[in-house]
Amino acid sequence: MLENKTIAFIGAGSMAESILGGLLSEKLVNPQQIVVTNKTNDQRLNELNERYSISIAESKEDAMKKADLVILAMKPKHIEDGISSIKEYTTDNHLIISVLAGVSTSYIEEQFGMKTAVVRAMPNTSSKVSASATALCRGYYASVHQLDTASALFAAIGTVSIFDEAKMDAVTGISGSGPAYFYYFVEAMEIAAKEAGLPETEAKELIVQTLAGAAKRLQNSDQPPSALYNEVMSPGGTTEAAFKTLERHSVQEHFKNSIKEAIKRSKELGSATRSPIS
Ligand SMILES: NC(=O)C1=CN([C@@H]2O[C@H](COP(=O)(O)OP(=O)(O)OC[C@H]3O[C@@H](n4cnc5c(N)ncnc54)[C@H](O)[C@@H]3O)[C@@H](O)[C@H]2O)C=CC1
Ligand SMILES: O=C(O)[C@@H]1CCC=N1
Repeated sequence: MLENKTIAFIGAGSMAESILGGLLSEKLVNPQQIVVTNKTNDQRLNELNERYSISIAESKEDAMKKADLVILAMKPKHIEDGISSIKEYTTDNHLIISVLAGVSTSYIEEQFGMKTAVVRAMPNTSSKVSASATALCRGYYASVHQLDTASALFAAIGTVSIFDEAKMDAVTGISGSGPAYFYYFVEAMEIAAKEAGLPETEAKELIVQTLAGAAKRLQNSDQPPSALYNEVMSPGGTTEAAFKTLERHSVQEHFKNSIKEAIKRSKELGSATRSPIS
């Protein structure tokens, strides 16, 4: 589906790199099919060029002329600027895919000021290792075929789920930010391991395999997480000792509330850009 298609990234930060890195390692596209642009920062573009042999656009006009798919990958606060820098080069043939947290398809359509096909995506940085959990929704002018094209792109770098746009802020707080939550817990485990005298490399190996194993169990089991952690917990044993402290400090409650903050923030990022008619 992406054969002979060129993908332009408008914004060359960590999310752009995660996506393009995944697409290239899965060989869904070859480096000549990817062109990147940034606000400034030639050093960053050169770095990506050296790392992945992708093309650096001479200008936004050059990128848009080459592109079939255009991935908006700047921060939400730069969206207005980002779109105004490519608007005049946008045609009916372009499919715009936005990965921006919070920003609605109607806002993007309005900024383009024409019947632009927009797909909103929420991937995560696990794209880089082809293990993203990506959610997609389509804007008013995007066809089912164009949604399929976006699905094909993200399916190469993980799973794809289609949602109503109203759910995208929740998705952002859950799976968009999600990898960071697990990294944070892993960091705590690494610190605890170090303080208990385990060598760093071996501890990391144990922790990462434990995480991967738990993820695999969750994927292969119909049981709720509570059944799985109860299975680990022997009465009067080590896990129970840990859980007593977790419960005493209401860690799960605080964690849940933290995720709600992420969802709220996605809504805020969107309302800062929301169009009066959306
Ligand atoms: N980092 C993550 O885990 C995820 C990020 N996202 C979304 O991806 C977007 C990018 O996030 P990051 O890559 O983390 O940010 P970042 O700050 O690493 O990268 C953003 C890039 O956009 C460039 N940029 C700004 N204005 C521009 C313009 N007018 N034209 C071209 N480039 C421009 C900046 O120079 C920068 O290189 C955000 O909107 C975020 O909500 C979505 C899912 C996950
Ligand atoms: O933190 C953020 O705003 C972005 C969106 C989801 C993950 N990272």
